[in-house]
Amino acid sequence: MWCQDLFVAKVPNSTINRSILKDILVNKPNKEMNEMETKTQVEDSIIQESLLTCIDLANSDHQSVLSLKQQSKNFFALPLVEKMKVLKNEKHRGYTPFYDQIPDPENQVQGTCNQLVPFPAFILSIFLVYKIYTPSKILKIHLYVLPGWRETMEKYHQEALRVCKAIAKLLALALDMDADYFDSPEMLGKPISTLRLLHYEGKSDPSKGIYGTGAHSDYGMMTLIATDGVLGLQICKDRNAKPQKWEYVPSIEGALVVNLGDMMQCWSNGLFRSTMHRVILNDQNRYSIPFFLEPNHDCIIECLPTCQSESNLPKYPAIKCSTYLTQRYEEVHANFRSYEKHA
Ligand SMILES: O=C(O)CCC(=O)C(=O)O
Ligand SMILES: [Fe+2]
Repeated sequence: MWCQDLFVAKVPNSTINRSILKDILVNKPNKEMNEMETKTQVEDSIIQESLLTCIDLANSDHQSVLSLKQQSKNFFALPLVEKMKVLKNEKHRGYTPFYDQIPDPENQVQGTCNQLVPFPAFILSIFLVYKIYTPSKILKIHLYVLPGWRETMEKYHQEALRVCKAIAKLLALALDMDADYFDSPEMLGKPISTLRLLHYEGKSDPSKGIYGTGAHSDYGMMTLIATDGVLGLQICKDRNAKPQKWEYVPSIEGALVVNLGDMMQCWSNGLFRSTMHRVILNDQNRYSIPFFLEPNHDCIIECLPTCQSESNLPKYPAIKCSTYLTQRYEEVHANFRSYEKHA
């Protein structure tokens, strides 16, 4: 299998604080790896396998993933009136009762218009950001209605950030930069790290433009996805192919999916491509929990010095992280006031 053969980085929690290159063994747990081998293997897996990788979390981390999934289900099982108390705000944080994201407007019907969507693509989501915004309303309400909810979210959030930082070191090495390049105070000192809980219901019909989530790549540095094992996530390794070929991402117990985002494509000048993905539903409930990692608000995203030359000039304009994110959010989110009519 692609991810097991090529890049299953084992991240045992007890060793996560030790030297990163010794602790993260790329699919060769019994072999001492030197930096060069790790670099080559990461590069190969990213370039050949369209950037989609999996990591195993060891037992106690795994427990935190299990609690996360359970608490996500608990949230969505609340009566609508409770969930509406944390309705999404203008910063896109909060509960979204209807399907408002249209990441692929050319092929996807307007999710917010109920008449055009014959009920299948129904996404409920809650966004949480602990580092940048203080979503006190969101966190407080659950102190009363969902015991342990906040602790579970915060613990997983911290672990996901730690895992992302470990992967960022490997990516930096693969790009001939210092291992700490991405995990520096200027880049990830105050990262924008967002946990998003999703609940899907219904059935997709691509011929009618109905998807769980339309085709897109994520904006940031990388995304870790924990799923409940229900198939649905698909990737397209070559977005320019005609017709595009979509493959389901297998669910591996105890593993998280890693998607590289558009910022990584910019830093690497296209050497790493961001993962094109979408979600196809098959009349089963599906829960998934992406963790999006973006760097500090004021970080400038630009081609790395090691990824450009006279014959390979930067392909993407340099842009401030916050400016880029604002642009991208506006492209894909319907006006949040449109929820009011569905409330
Ligand atoms: O539900 C999933 O597995 C993926 C969701 C996703 O791609 C996203 O929220 O950006
Ligand atoms: Fe995504």
